[in-house]
This record gives sequence, C-alpha cells and structure tokens, in this order.
Amino acid sequence: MLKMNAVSTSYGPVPMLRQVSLHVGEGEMVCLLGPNGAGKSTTFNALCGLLPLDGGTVEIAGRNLQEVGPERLASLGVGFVPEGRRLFPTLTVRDNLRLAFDAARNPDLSFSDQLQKMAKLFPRIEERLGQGAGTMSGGEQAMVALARALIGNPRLVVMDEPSLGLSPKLISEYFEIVARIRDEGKAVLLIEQNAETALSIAERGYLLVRGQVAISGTSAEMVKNDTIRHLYL
Ligand SMILES: Nc1ncnc2c1ncn2[C@@H]1O[C@H](COP(=O)(O)OP(=O)(O)OP(=O)(O)O)[C@@H](O)[C@H]1O
Repeated sequence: MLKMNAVSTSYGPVPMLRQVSLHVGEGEMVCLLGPNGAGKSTTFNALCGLLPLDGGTVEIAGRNLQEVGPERLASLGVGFVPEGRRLFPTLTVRDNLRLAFDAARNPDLSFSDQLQKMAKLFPRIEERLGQGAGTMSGGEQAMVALARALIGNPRLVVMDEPSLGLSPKLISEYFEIVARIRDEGKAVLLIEQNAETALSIAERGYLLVRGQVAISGTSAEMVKNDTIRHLYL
C-alpha cells in the first residue's frame, strides 16, 4: 500500500530525512517511532506530498506520489490523521466529515451509510453532528479526526501522533478503535512517540533517529532490542 524508497528531504539548506525507506503492506499495521525532532512529522508530510523530495520516491497504492499529487490521495484510498487533528473548527462535525467523504470520490459509497458506520464506531459523534468542531473537547476532536480519515472507506490510514494530549483512559479507548480498524483489514501507518502502545498493536516498526531509520523489525524484535528497551520503553 505504501512504499518510501530512499527518501531525502531538507528544510532550506538543512537536511532532515536521509534515505528513509519504509513500507506498509496491504492490511498491515506498522508503527514509526522516534524521539522529538527525529523527523516523524516530516515523514508524514513527505508521504502526503506536502514536502518536495531531494531524492527518492513515494509510492501509494502502486502510484508514484509525485505524478498523482496530494489532492488525489483521498481518492486513491488513503485517509490521514495529521498531528494536532487540523479539523475545520468553524464547520460542524457533519461538514468536516462531508468534506473528507467528497474528497474520496468513491461512487460506491453513500454519505448517510458511512455516517452511520462512523456513529457505530464513535457513539459520541452521532449526537454532535451539528456542533462546531472547534467547540468540542480534545478527546472528541481526536475521534472526529479519525472518523474523517475513515469516512471515505480508505485502504490505508496514516496517523501522526494521534493520541498526543489525550488522557490515559482516552488513549486506551482510542487505540481500541485503531485495533478494530486494523482487524477490518485496513493498512495502518501509526506514527507515535509512545513506543509501548504502538508496539503492542503494530506488527512491525521502524525507529527514526535524526532523520534516519536506525532500527526496524517485527514488534517482537523491536521490544527485545536493547536500545529501544532502554531509551523508549
Ligand atoms: N517547516 C520547517 N522549517 C524548518 N525546520 C523544520 C520545519 N518543520 C520541522 N522542522 C525541524 O525539523 C526537525 C524534525 O521535525 P519533525 O516535526 O519532523 O519531528 P518529529 O519527529 O515529528 O518531532 P515531534 O515528536 O516533536 O513532533 C526538527 O528539528 C524541527 O525543528
């Protein structure tokens, strides 16, 4: 579903990602771990097509991102949860979801059916559809951001630190929903600082340090790795 091949990026003259390669197969859940400033959000932006690449390629659903353009990613079956949610705060929850649904341009889906699915997954959303997204609590906004990524029925969901700022109780509720999404067969790339949570639900992982992949492997291998154990668990 997703392949980053030797991707390098920079901010002006400062190199950031250096030859980053990672992949996520169909229906697979993979996490990208790393400390603050490692380049996790830069990786997210590179694979959304929001950053020019100095080198390498990004392939999504078999298509080269540079040829497709970021505006068509939703219609290729990709849903994104950006860091900080980035909802449209002055629009209602329904309109936030509608925008994402329309961007997916999937003629086989109906908005009302998809809304019903989201209401089952996130019971609190149904009663809040007419509410301004910016007036909701942080936890509710996190759920809306995830529903927005799912409403077009994507095959791949990419999440950038989705649990940031949530209470421990909400984090466990949130990841229960993420595990259900994985169980439905969607591919997930979970970008997380919380290595313990991420490795407990992902099948494989990558550790990014100073813009480079330092360690990668199955979650079982990552959990046993001394560096990861000492620094991140
Ligand atoms: N637009 C930008 N212009 C210049 N430097 C940037 C820009 N965005 C990020 N950086 C720098 O690039 C480095 C990596 O940032 P990035 O946000 O990708 O890290 P991160 O791993 O997501 O960290 P965090 O967990 O703190 O979000 C940091 O040193 C950051 O200051």
